[in-house]
Amino acid sequence: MIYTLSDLGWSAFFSMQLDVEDLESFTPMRISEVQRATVTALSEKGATTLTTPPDMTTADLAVGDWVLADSNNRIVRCLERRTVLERRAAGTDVQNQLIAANVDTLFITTSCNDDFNEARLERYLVLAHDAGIQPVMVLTKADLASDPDSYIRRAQSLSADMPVIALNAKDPEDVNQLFDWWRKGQTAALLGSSGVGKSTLTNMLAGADISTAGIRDDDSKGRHTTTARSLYPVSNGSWLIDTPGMRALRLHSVSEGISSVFADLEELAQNCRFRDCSHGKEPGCAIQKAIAEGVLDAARLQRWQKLEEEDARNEETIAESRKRQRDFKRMTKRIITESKTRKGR
Ligand SMILES: Nc1nc2c(ncn2[C@@H]2O[C@H](COP(=O)(O)OP(=O)(O)OP(=O)(O)O)[C@@H](O)[C@H]2O)c(=O)[nH]1
Ligand SMILES: [Zn+2]
Repeated sequence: MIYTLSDLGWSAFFSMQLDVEDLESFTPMRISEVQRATVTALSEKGATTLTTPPDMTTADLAVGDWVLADSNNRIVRCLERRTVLERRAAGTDVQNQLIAANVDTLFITTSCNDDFNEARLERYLVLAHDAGIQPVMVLTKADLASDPDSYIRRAQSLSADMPVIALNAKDPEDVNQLFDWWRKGQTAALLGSSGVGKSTLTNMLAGADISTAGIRDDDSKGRHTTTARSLYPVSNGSWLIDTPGMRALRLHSVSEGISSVFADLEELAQNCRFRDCSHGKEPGCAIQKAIAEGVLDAARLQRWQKLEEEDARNEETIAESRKRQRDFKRMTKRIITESKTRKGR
């Protein structure tokens, strides 16, 4: 299948990053799959396998990225991303791991069962807000729940202006509701834990032939785990990225995302008597007052504070790591200077 640049989501944001030489010598391509050593990219030339230059590995690239490729199908550079979804890599490192790039809509996917977890969904929401991506909450397995409305209410309580859609991921008419949330040339990504129905939705939306467990229809976990993440064309001319089920979403520093998801609490806190109120037992705490009046859920305060603490710790780790790098550079410089001075003698 051949796509034009505009089919693939190309826009002025990307063309503005090119100069005359780029236009003459290189081809813009959009990454549809990232493998260990190579990537697959779509362009007006069709699907092409690309290799990375020496100063880049495939870990530096995400599905959805725009790159420039030379005539040997080698990547010249990756274009600046309009949006990016990333998380902290496993381990104590401060490195980020890319999830997807240039995404317009994030379908935060969970099910109308035990998978529904406010704290985890809020993390996804924070991630979307921090990246400047429109979040839409998709509640699958509504057909199996005795009271799907209760899940809709719980989802809506996380963010009043977020669209919430409860559906049966296996029902084509139900799934059609998702088309309201992204247009031709735009890209949506599905994010959620394993077994919530991301592959099922991808199959329905993109007609993609990705196998799902199928036989464990009745459980809340599902067994099949997606290993590949790809950019799939959707029938209405838009694009869909399926991501592997994630157990834990380790956030990188996302203070803006937290501020945006918990804007109501930040606003309330402005009215606390003490500027450094911990919203515990202090007199004149506007947040405790709201809880006492029943307009705020105490659990939401706890989740906010937990995310704030985690974010502060992340910032600290990043600052420490930067300092270590700086110290190391200084030390290297000193040793080089000293050795030069010695030789000079
Ligand atoms: N009845 C019903 N079954 C569903 C629904 N959504 C998903 N399923 C079933 O749940 C199981 C898991 O769905 P998948 O689509 O494989 O889940 P996934 O999110 O892709 O899982 P990973 O690939 O592990 O990330 C499959 O057996 C699906 O048929 C739904 O809305 N209703
Ligand atoms: Zn307070």
